[in-house]
Amino acid sequence: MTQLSDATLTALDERVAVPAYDRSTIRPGIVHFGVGAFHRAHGAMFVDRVLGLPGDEHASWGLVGVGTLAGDAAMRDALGAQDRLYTLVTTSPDGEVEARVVGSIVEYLFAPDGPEAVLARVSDPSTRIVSLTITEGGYGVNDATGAFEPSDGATLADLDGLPAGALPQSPLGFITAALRARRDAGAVPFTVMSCDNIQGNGHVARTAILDFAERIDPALAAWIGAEVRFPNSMVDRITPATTDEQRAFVSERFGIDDRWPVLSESFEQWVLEDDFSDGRPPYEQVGVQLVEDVEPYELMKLRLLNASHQAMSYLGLLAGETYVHDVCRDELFSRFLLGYMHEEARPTLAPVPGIDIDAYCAELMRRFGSEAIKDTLARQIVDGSERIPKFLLPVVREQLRTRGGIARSALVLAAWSRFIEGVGDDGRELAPVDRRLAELQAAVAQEAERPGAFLDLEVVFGDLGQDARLREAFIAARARLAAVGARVAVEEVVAAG
Ligand SMILES: NC(=O)c1ccc[n+]([C@@H]2O[C@H](COP(=O)([O-])OP(=O)(O)OC[C@H]3O[C@@H](n4cnc5c(N)ncnc54)[C@H](O)[C@@H]3O)[C@@H](O)[C@H]2O)c1
Ligand SMILES: O=P(O)(O)OC[C@@H](O)[C@@H](O)[C@H](O)[C@H](O)CO
Repeated sequence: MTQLSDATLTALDERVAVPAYDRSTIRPGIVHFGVGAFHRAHGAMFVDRVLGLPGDEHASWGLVGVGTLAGDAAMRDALGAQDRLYTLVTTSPDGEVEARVVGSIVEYLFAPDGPEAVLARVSDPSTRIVSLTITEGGYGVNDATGAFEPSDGATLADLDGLPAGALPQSPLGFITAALRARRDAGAVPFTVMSCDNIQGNGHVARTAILDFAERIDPALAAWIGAEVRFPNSMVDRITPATTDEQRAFVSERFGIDDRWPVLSESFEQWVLEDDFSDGRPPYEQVGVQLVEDVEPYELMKLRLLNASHQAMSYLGLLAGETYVHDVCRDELFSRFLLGYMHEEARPTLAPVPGIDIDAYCAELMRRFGSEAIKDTLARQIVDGSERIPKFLLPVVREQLRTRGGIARSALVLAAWSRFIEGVGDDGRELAPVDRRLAELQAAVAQEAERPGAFLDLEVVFGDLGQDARLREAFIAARARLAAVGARVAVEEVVAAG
């Protein structure tokens, strides 16, 4: 068993690819907030490839990871113990396994340990890109209104504290304070590159940063608006949270003692707008697709992949399932999901350059069905109140506008409301996890008196909840779920075509 470190890279099993560059020569150029499973399987992996390209000119694109939440201390400790290296293991739907050690993270800063160091790093002119995977909730932008309405403590503390000279705590606070330092020094600003699953993630990041800056220094907001670029992107690679079983797999199969490996599917996709304030790595040489307009790709992915995760999860959990692959290999649920994709999501999509949507949907079902990934339904439902509005409601809105079908989406919304009630069809207790759980529970509690009351929750549904056709379909679907359970309710919708 080899403990992962710079010194042991050459001693690793030869099936494991290792950085093809001298890590000691790599200089930081990108700061990334939110080093979780996904960034390590995706963004950091692409930078690893860039650093391995021939020539010395790429050595200034090393990554500095930043964690701002208390829970990120675990990542600090894991990466700190192994020279910020980690193993990425990917598995294809056919079961082909590949492993590589990723070396692109050259520094990791845990903000609560030293916010000065984080601010100094982000403010330094060598930082040319600040990238983000801080989850959909990290931006504080209301889905229904598009307005910046932060509710998390760190962002609110920064809005109060920064004008008085306090050090930042939140990603938005660090970015804004660093941009202020860059402006004051007459330096070029960095690019803010969101890699979260949000439609128009660059626009949302821009709204959040501009509104944040507006509240502390309107002149700074004007400068950011004129000088800083916020490219939109579509990012894709299914990456569940690492389990102990997977740690054991990495050590048994490859002989690597890695505190925190990451295991993902082999599929990878990153479609990115070529819009940067201060240069970028040669992403196009390492598999990233650079485009002028990312929107068609984003809509395809969010409405087919992410919304399908929502569509399968509440119904699957009510029916007693645990894993994505089990639901997707089930003939009935698979027909339901393909029905959702083709009859409800697809009509809302414009043609996507270079992509055959039928083939894309078929490939999605193969990806979802991959047992090796062991993705859980439970992962998809954390903060459903952030995901349903971003992934599924835009489909419903568009289908209502064009008088298209909404039967499957309405059943999913009804299943979500039943899931919030916390009891599965077999009486088993379910465990919804949502930052708005109390509001969701209060809304669903009124259903008995006033069917459709759940849809009145404006912070989630906005004005869509008042649509008569949606209300009727939702109320009927909830009644069927109560009467016959998720599996039979799905069967009825599938049979109705
Ligand atoms: N996992 C995937 O399959 C996948 C695929 C594509 C895109 N994404 C995007 O990446 C995001 C993160 O996914 P992950 O799998 O890495 O999750 P994760 O839980 O492993 O990591 C999330 C990271 O974001 C940070 N974070 C969360 N909320 C924050 C906040 N309010 N302020 C600051 N930091 C915050 C956490 O501290 C952590 O470092 C997703 O929400 C999604 O938008 C994930
Ligand atoms: O990570 P989220 O919260 O945006 O959504 C959950 C999953 O749908 C998501 O992580 C997918 O696995 C991912 O978007 C695949 O690229």
